[in-house]
Amino acid sequence: MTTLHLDAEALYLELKQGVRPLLRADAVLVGVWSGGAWLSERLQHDLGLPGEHGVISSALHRDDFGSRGLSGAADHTRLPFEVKDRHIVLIDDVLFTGRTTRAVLNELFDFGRPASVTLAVLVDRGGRELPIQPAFSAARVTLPATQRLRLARNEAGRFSFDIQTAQL
Ligand SMILES: O=P(O)(O)OC[C@H]1O[C@H](OP(=O)(O)OP(=O)(O)O)[C@H](O)[C@@H]1O
Repeated sequence: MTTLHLDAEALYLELKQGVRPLLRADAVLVGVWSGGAWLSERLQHDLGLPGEHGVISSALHRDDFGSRGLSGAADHTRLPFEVKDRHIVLIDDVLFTGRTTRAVLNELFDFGRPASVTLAVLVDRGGRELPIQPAFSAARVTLPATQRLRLARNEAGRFSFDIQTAQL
């Protein structure tokens, strides 16, 4: 495992600025498990938002069980507010094919029909396989498809990136 030369803490600060204008009155943050949930937790605090942020999991609606397997696919969804008619700001660490976002949207709509859903991400790495685009991304990078980019968080809550290269 190597560390990608991307400053996750600096990008987090950009994300915080980018999310501000997306927050209409009564909008709620929903972080995609797991990296997006960490980001949402910190954004909720740093932006001084009232109430609790939500966490949403793609586990129950993924289209790639065949390659990822079902084992350990715990459902971490926790939405402690009414979804119906709310403006939802989805937060994720990395946007790649868009398949996680698609699965998460299905999960979200199981809880109600939101007024709107907006997506903000720390890193957009391109490679989309679905027509999904973020309203804000703090960085855009190009990586080989064999590399997996993930957000990491240390015990002090500070962010960094891990990049793993798949063994061919
Ligand atoms: O656009 P996609 O191709 O779906 O990829 C993006 C997703 O991949 C990563 O999650 P991952 O599946 O690695 O799980 P994790 O967040 O638990 O590490 C990332 O956190 C996004 O949720």
